Amino acid sequence: MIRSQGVCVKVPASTANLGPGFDTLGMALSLYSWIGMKESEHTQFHLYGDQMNGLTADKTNLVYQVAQLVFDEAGVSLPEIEISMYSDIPLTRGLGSSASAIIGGMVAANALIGSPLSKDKLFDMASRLEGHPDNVGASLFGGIITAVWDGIHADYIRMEPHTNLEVLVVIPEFQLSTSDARKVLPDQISREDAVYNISRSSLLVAALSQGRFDLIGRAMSDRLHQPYRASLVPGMSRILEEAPNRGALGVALSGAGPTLLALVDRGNLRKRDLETYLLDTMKEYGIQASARWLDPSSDGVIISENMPSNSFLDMIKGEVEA
Ligand SMILES: Nc1ncnc2c1ncn2[C@@H]1O[C@H](COP(=O)(O)OP(=O)(O)OP(=O)(O)O)[C@@H](O)[C@H]1O
Ligand SMILES: N[C@@H](CCO)C(=O)O
Repeated sequence: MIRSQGVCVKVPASTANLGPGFDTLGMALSLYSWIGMKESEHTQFHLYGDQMNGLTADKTNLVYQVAQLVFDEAGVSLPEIEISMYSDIPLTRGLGSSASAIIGGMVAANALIGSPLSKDKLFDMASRLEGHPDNVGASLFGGIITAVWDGIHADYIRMEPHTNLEVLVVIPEFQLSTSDARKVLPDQISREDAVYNISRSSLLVAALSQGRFDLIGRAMSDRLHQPYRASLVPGMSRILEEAPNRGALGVALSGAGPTLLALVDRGNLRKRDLETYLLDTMKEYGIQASARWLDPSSDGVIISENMPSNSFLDMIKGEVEA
């Protein structure tokens, strides 16, 4: 039942929160990681590309550890595996790199042993590991996910992103870990702020599902996390306030940051001006950043059906950016 030729999966990056939907809303993005996994005599890693710099290449690696969680859950013993990875998703920038590693590792491990666990089971396991379902849900199912995590089970609905929705991300050079960006959040909030976020998050989901681009800007406003995280991302407050006047439908901190994300109507003629405005403003605050135009990814993680005798690099050649 173990696929002796191994498996390869392609998994999208994701953005979480979309402003008010803290720990609830996620959207998959057209930026990807690839993970190959095979049975082996000794555990070994092949890490390719700049985004793998600094990751451990031993059994402490997150992908190895999530694979073992899947094997344990399925009652299979497979302690020694060969893992190959390439990624275009920048690490620790708010684009769901940890979620892509968790989902990629879990789905690859499950496929390697004949897929005994359902996608919904993997979603529960991944949400437990991340602590919230937004990024992992988007990487697993693709599209836009609204999800509720009760500590045991995740309920979710997936929405197909509108075809005219385009995503501009501005990625600062510095890293900001999710755990550091959660430490600045208060334990308690006022009822007024709770109502502020519930109403906007609900409106945002409805606006996204009905293609009501006119409502996205006002719906993406947030009082739960962005005001507290603003001090960690110089220039962010100004950009959140001004970008909607510069051609963005709405703008938000992507996940826990430091990346900023703007939703844009594909036909908008001010797209390049918006990009310049975001980069120039960050520069004014001393932040070097790079801009990427992405699409929402309708696909979540994909398992290669035809893992050939080729090497991992041959498999992903033609798809990767470097
Ligand atoms: N391919 C990978 N293999 C192993 N570990 C990874 C991989 N990708 C990410 N990680 C781990 O996840 C950490 C980053 O997680 P973190 O939650 O801080 O940021 P993020 O997921 O990029 O951003 P966000 O959750 O805000 O979207 C990395 O420092 C590394 O430990
Ligand atoms: N919802 C999470 C996403 C980052 O993992 C947060 O904002 O902390």
